[in-house]
Amino acid sequence: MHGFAYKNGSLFCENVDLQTLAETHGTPLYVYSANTILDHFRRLDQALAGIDHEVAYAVKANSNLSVLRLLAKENAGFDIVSGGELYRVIKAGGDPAHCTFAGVGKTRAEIEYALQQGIYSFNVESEAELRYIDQVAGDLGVVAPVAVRVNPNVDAKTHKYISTGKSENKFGVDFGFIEEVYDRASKELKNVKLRGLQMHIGSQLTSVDPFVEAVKKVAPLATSLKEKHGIEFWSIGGGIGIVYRESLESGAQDWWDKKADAERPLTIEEYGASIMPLIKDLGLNILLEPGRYIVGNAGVLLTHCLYEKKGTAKTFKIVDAGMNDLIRPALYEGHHEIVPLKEPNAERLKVDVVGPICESGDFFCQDRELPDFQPGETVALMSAGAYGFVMASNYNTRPLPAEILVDGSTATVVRKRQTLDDLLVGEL
Ligand SMILES: Cc1ncc(COP(=O)(O)O)c(C=O)c1O
Ligand SMILES: N[C@@H](CCCC[NH3+])C(=O)O
Repeated sequence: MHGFAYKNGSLFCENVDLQTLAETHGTPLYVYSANTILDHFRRLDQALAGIDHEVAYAVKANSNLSVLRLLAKENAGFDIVSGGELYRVIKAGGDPAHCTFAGVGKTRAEIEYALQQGIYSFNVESEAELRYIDQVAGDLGVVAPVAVRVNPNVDAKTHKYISTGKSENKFGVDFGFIEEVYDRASKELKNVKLRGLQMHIGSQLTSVDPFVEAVKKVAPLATSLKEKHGIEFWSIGGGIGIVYRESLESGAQDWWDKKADAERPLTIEEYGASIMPLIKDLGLNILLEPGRYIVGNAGVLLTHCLYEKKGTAKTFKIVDAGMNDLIRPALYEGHHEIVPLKEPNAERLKVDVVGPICESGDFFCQDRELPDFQPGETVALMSAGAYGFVMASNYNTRPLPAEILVDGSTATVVRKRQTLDDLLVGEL
């Protein structure tokens, strides 16, 4: 499902007119569709129906408390990567006993906090970290449930900054070393319980092949660890990619259907059908850690066009959102469709859409053919629900945007826009 579509010439999120939202709450403004989030969560959960499994939403993708609360009510698990994310999950009503804790650099304070809250598992990324968790648990007089993250050395064929499953990436323990790490832990570490195995090869994967390759490679290891050490779960990570290009048109499901097989993006049904046969008989609880798939296409960033500037080389449309609000284009040359809130005609113009930040990398598109829009109009940057607001900063001393959650005909402010005073909080 897709929550964004034109109705009578205006772009809506579910039953709410985005132009009205922009006028009421100002821009830049993040808007999320609650029912799209729920639909994505349920479809993924359904794809693994019939086996022992849990969908542990990767909080880093969008950690707004109201988004977390929606998923907590669905009994989702959560994959966290900091003490702060655990704090958010608990505040939103999530259950720590369904939380896994990822990340290569957990601190003592974070480990202690997670132990006190009783998380399901620390997903450990090095032997040194494993020994440290053992020591901290010992000091607290508790046993820490752990899984070690295996780095299977599989190419996820995604952007190099978000590829995590190759030996040259900082993540996980090399495939060749992992079994001996479990053997040593079971002999030497008295304050950890070897509960599972984890992997995550990268983000925004648009083909199922790297997932299949990694699962095939690691399944015998999972079986062996179950036999030798009694592990009970295997998290196969997140990483399911979404459609960024033509993401609005994809709202009409027929856009996907019209595409030739070769250019069709990964669907969740295809993911489930390819992975299920490889995992269903392992007798392990299978965890997934999707972030982008759940929230990516459930959010947009609305921005107002301030000025147009025609130069000898280019035409610039200058908007009020900047790379500080949505950094994906600047950081990964990430593509976000840019669509006017007023349904455009067929005419296209080649432009750069740029923000107000003092950086040449502050662009949302370069030399892209776009429907024409004028200063005074508002446009939507599509597919901004994942790694959007969470990566925003106060660079250039700009207030963070507001966030709105739409559910049917109801739009709720779920984060207020920062004020100028907010910008100074904490400074002495
Ligand atoms: C350990 C781990 N799990 C899950 C995710 C979620 O990834 P995605 O948003 O691509 O599903 C990430 C981010 O790539 C991650 O590092
Ligand atoms: N921030 C990245 C994804 C990072 C995945 C986190 N491990 C993006 O926007 O594509």
